[in-house]
Amino acid sequence: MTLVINDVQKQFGKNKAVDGLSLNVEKGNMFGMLGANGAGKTTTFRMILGLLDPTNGSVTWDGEPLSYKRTHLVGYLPEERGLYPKLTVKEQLIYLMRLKGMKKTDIVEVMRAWLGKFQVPEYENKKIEELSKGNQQKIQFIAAVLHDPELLILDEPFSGLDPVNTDMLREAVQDLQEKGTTIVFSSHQMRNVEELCEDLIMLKRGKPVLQGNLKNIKRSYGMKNISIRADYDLQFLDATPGILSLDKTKDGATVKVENEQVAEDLFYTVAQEGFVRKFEVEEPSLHDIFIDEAGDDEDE
Ligand SMILES: Nc1ncnc2c1ncn2[C@@H]1O[C@H](COP(=O)(O)OP(=O)(O)OP(=O)(O)O)[C@@H](O)[C@H]1O
Repeated sequence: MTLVINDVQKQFGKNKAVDGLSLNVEKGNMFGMLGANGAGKTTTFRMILGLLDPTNGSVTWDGEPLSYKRTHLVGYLPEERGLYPKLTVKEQLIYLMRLKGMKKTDIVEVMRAWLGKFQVPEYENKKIEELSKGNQQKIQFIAAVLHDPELLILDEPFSGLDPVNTDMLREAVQDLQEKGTTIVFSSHQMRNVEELCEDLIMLKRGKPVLQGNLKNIKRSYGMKNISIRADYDLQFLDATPGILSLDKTKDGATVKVENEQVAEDLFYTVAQEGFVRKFEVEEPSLHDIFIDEAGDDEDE
C-alpha cells in the first residue's frame, strides 16, 4: 500500500496553490510535509482525501483515488477543528464513526481505550464545549484514528497543545506507526518533525524545494554550523565571504557557513590567527534548513 502523488497541480483562479508535486509514501512511513503559511500543505491534504480534485496529475492510495466509498481507509485531523460543541464526546464519536461504518459497541469500546490512553476517561459524557481547546483537540485526534485507518493525515496536530499533551500525542502517533499505519503530517514545530519523521518534503509557494530522507538531507546539506573556542576575539571573521552569521559566545563563537569548503577555509584561518581549543562542524538543524529553503526571501 503506497500513497502516490503524481505530478499534481492545483490552481485556484490564477493562483497555483500546488505546482508539480510528486511523492511516494510507503506503508508504515511517517512523512512530514513542511512549508510556510500558504505553501500548499492543506490543499495537498485535501487532494489526498479526495475533497478537492487536482487541476492536473493524480493522487492514489493503494492504486485508487480516495473517493467517498473508501473514507473508512483514511483518518483526517483537519487544521480547522470541527466538532459539534453541544454534543458529548461519546455522542460525537459515535456519530462520526457510524459514518465510517463502525458498530456502536465497537465505537464505545475503542473510544474508552483512547480516553484512557490520554488520561481523560471522565470526558466520555462531557460536552465538547466544556473542554479546553487542547482537550478538544485530543478528541478530534481520537475522531481521526478510532476506526483504525490505514492512512492517517494530520494537519498541524501539535498546534495549541501544552508540552505534556504534545508528548502524549507524539507517543500515540509513534505507536500507530509501529502498528503499521501510514502517517502524513504537517507541522510548524521543527522539533516534532525532527523527532518523528523519516522522510519529508518542503514546499515553497506550492513547489517542492527539498525532498527525501531527513537524515540524508541533513548530512548532505551544504550549510553547516561551526562551534569554535579560541583564545582570541573571533569577531573579525564576520566579514569573511561565505559566513552567513556569527554569534559570539563566552569563549568563542558559533558560525553558520554556506558550505563545507567555507568551513575548511575557516579552519585554516582561525588556526593561523592563534590557538584554537575547539573547532566542531555540525549538521544544520531542520529549523535552519527550513529558513534557508522555505523562508520568504525579499529578492524574489
Ligand atoms: N478554496 C480555495 N480557494 C482559493 N484559494 C485557495 C483555496 N484554498 C487554498 N487557497 C490558496 O492556496 C494557497 C495554499 O493554501 P494552503 O491552505 O494549502 O496552505 P498551507 O500550506 O496549508 O498553509 P498554512 O500553513 O497557513 O495552513 C494559498 O495561497 C491559499 O490562499
